[in-house]
Amino acid sequence: MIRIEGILVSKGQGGVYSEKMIKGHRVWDPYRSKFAALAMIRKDVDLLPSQKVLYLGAANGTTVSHFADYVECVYAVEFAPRPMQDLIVVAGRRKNIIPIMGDATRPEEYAPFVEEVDLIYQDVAQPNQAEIAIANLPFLKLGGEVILMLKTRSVDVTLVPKDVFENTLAELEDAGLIIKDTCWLEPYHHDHACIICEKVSKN
Ligand SMILES: C[S@@+](CC[C@H](N)C(=O)[O-])C[C@H]1O[C@@H](n2cnc3c(N)ncnc32)[C@H](O)[C@@H]1O
Repeated sequence: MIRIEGILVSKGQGGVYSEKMIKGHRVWDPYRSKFAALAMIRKDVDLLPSQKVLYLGAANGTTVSHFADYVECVYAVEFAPRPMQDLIVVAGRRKNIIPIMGDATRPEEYAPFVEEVDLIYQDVAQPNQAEIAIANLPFLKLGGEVILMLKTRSVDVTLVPKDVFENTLAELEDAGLIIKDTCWLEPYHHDHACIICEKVSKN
């Protein structure tokens, strides 16, 4: 990742949203983007020019646009019509964002438009976040990673966040994923955990 004086940035053309610029680079704000928060907490996290990414929960494309500054291509799935309109505008200004209006719980609907990817990045505030990640695993190459941004309050507001986190880890492991790293996104995003896991088998 590129940092200027400790600030996370990306290289593309600015003016996508109200992002600040530093020395010609786009500031990637950890308080607005969970991936940026992760990159501030885990300095070894990286995005590579060779990577293809399936991004679930693209919203209006702010984080997607930063991903696109780093990677080869982003398949950006969003199901809400209003943010989708913004996402289409963002994608129109980049050559490597494929906006897909689709429901991440129904990957079969967008399967014809998505190739095998190196990384699945998921940021959907839904009760069944682990289930959604698992349903999208057929797109992930062997050895590829899932980065799940878990909003614990969306899974079950009556449970303590740590229990939701543990239950989610168990669900992912039951699906055959290997947990490689986890962290909480404090102080940037409250009650959000990041789970990074690897696909090690085809099933
Ligand atoms: C927390 S926001 C994502 C923010 C975005 N990742 C960013 O960093 O800019 C969650 C998004 O997921 C979308 N979403 C929720 N459930 C979804 C589903 N089943 N399929 C596709 N998108 C979904 C919502 O409409 C919302 O835009």
